[in-house]
Amino acid sequence: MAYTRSEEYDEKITSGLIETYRSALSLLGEDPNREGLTKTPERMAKAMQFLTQGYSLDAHAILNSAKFHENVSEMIIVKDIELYSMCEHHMLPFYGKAHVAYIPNGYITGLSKIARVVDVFARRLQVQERLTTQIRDAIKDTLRPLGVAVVIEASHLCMMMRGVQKQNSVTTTSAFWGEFEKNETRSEFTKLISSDLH
Ligand SMILES: Nc1nc2c(ncn2[C@@H]2O[C@H](COP(=O)(O)OP(=O)(O)OP(=O)(O)O)[C@@H](O)[C@H]2O)c(=O)[nH]1
Ligand SMILES: [Zn+2]
Repeated sequence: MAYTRSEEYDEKITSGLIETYRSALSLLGEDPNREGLTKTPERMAKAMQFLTQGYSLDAHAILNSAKFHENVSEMIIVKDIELYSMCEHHMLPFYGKAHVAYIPNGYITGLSKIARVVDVFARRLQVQERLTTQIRDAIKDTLRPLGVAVVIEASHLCMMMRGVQKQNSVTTTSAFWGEFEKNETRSEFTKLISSDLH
């Protein structure tokens, strides 16, 4: 995984961000030189690069890296994939779960690759709707399955900590393609993601 060690951060980007965050701290009335804050701009610079690393990752390459020929025609569901993203309006986190399913058409992919693809698109500035369709389209375009379904349930900190300040609202978005556009298949999927059977 990229960005797990400090030397993997791009030096030019990191130093530019450190300057920016030092200046932001001053504008917010803080003293960037006080003891607790001296390393904060650097930590923020690294945290933001980590949280936006999806721009340099390729969902198609990830899915293709573990694409296996297999004659399975039943629905495959990876549910409750936790995700953390940031809204592009406020750059505040939204977080929740993704449920992803597909019906193979000759090819399957490694289960972990489905979760990795969720992160590829979550670790960017997003709206939940686009995140949902990007995951669907990446699976559709690489595995060429008979159908793909993605449901995301998330809470948005920009609606909780500020703004409308609603603590309990959860936003659900969905993106269906192929077989999942049929009511029967979609109902089977929604039934399975709601079940407590593991
Ligand atoms: N559709 C969509 N909207 C989002 C998402 N994340 C945040 N938003 C919304 O983006 C909107 C931005 O609206 P603006 O009126 O420009 O921003 P604002 O004045 O900060 O709005 P308030 O949050 O209502 O105070 C807000 O309604 C947010 O709730 C998302 O993933 N999808
Ligand atoms: Zn927001």
